[in-house]
Amino acid sequence: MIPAARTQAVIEIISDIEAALRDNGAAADVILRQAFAARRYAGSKDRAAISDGVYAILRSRGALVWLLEAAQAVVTGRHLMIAHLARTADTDFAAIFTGQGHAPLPLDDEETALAAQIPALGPIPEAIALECPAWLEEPLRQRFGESFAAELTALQGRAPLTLRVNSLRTNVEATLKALAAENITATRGRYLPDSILVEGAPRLDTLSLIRDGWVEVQDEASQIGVRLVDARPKLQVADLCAGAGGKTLALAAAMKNTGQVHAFDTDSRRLGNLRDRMRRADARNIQAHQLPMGGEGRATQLKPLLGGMDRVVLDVPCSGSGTWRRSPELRWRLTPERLDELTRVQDALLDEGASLVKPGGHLVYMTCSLLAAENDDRIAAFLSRRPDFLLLDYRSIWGEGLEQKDNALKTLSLSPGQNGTDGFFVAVLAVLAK
Ligand SMILES: C[S@@+](CC[C@H](N)C(=O)[O-])C[C@H]1O[C@@H](n2cnc3c(N)ncnc32)[C@H](O)[C@@H]1O
Repeated sequence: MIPAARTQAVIEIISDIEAALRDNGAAADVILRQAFAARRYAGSKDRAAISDGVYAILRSRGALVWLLEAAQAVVTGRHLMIAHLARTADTDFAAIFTGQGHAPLPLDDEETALAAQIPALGPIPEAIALECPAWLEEPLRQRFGESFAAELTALQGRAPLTLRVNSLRTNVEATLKALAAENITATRGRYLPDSILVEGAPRLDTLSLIRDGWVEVQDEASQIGVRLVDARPKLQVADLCAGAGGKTLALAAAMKNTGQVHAFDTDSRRLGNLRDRMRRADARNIQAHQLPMGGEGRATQLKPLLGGMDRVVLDVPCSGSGTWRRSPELRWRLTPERLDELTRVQDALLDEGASLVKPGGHLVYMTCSLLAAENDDRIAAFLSRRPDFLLLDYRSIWGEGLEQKDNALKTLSLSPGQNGTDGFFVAVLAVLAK
């Protein structure tokens, strides 16, 4: 593809992503995969360039939308591209927008005026320049205080590629050697010496390491969350939101393939992925079951577990605001109504999970959210409903070496700016023995 044809492909994909944002449609990475499937002629360099182009626009979408609105232009894929290119001083629009060889059509008079106007607009308000949706500015300023700008900047960066070494198959030394043999530079994680940080963004899916279940791609924050579950051999563990099993597999390995992980999710497709990954990882202590969203069927399925679990893991559905580096468009999907809906589900899962914990057992709640509404507020509300539960200090499980700014907090909050991980939250609750 000629470079300008890649620009046209980016415009088309961004248009699809904009439509999905309006209609609550597919995620950007899904749309990108579909776009490549429909453009089989695009080679690997074309795909990399198109993907970079799409994410460059998504990472600055807030500022671009602000500029378009200031210029009284409609937000379309093509206008977003024009605004994006107009912010770069030396863009030669006539050389790109030729209409030849699948390049974008030439700019009309209005678009030419728009391109000329964009560099003169501004200054863009701080929060918008930091890609923070207006209604989330206050809660995020509360959360980060003086680090607001630094954290929001970190959330615009690229996320690291982190691996979890599967101790059921191998160990970290052997994995580092195998990666080096593939010319992949990697180091041990910042907090967990048995996690691995990979340099750059090499393709890993073709490596036998992945195919044979030696490693799983998993952010260090999620691995820390699993460590705080303190899942030991022979325990009975319920994982109520197992999804495709990122944490379930880590729990199974921590339990050395003994005891039982009862993994549930409402999404059968994700559970199907979990079953494939279990085979690859040689995890043999997991039972995966689909749960209905609610009702009698759900209660009946969970009944045998009532009051019998040593650990209940709630990796609840959330805004995903801690993962904005990976999915920049997620920030534009969240609405106050959606956040309310999520907190209701989170409360219901906490109450349901609590009923499964046995005396002396732990209920471990986690999110990849940065918002107090999904984190500490949920735990405070739960504790007011359930005085028979006690919030444990995460340090009592972790030990030393994972301090956070607010030392008074017993819950753990991680963030890209401070920890280099995804934004993540963990609360460990113990049921008081009767
Ligand atoms: C944050 S994701 C879980 C990720 C997974 N634990 C992992 O480590 O890969 C949340 C999951 O909750 C599931 N979910 C949503 N509502 C649910 C409910 N009411 N009961 C159980 N699972 C639910 C979703 O299908 C999704 O897979």
